[in-house]
Amino acid sequence: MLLDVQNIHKTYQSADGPSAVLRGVGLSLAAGETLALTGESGSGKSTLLHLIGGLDTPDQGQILVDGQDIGAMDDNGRAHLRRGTLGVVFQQFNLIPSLRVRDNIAFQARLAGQHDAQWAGTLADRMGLADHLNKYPEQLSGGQQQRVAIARTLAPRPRLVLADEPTGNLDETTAATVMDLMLELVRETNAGLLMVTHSENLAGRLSRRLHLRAGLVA
Ligand SMILES: Nc1ncnc2c1ncn2[C@@H]1O[C@H](COP(=O)(O)OP(=O)(O)OP(=O)(O)O)[C@@H](O)[C@H]1O
Repeated sequence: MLLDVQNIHKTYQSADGPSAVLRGVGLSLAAGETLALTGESGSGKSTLLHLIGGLDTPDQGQILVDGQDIGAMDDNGRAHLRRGTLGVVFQQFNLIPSLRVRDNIAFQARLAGQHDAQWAGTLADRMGLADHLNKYPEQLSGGQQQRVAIARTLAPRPRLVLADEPTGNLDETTAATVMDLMLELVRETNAGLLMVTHSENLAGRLSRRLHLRAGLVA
């Protein structure tokens, strides 16, 4: 199994006392599967995605990515996993302003020691960025910037892509185009995709769907 999440608990401490956000969440995802994670605002979707991405640690439970327990890894191990196996796309594009589009696309693949100029070129073409490779992010529209961010995420050929409302900042038509491209490329590379979304329409286009309610998968 590409991703196996077992019995995850996470409680945040706040001024009002402890708040149990996740209370025994489990899910699994096979290579080539696309899974939508829905739930009301505050239900813990981003929290779960951060835990799976190794950006935070659960209080209890296990997360296995490609059979590796991320809780048993040290910071180096988690950083390595984030660079090589995992790809993350957020609502904010987080492009590097001082780098041209071509170098933004190659950035993570280079960090991971997996830069492949031909694949980077294919991604740029497929994302409709071929005429923009020498531009800087600020010279692009929001939809173009998000396409750069997605190409950058896919450039190291991640096995598992985690996406948090990746088209949430785009207008409906642009969002649909960007999502079509991302789903096509994810399917072609046989990656797994776990995507947080508020959009019913989008959730319906993925192969499976899970709903978080009261700290559990409903
Ligand atoms: N670092 C933190 N410290 C304390 N509480 C937090 C922290 N991060 C999140 N929370 C709380 O945990 C709950 C779940 O937050 P989370 O962002 O995971 O929800 P979400 O389902 O992604 O929401 P949304 O759909 O609005 O993005 C919220 O009540 C939030 O206030």
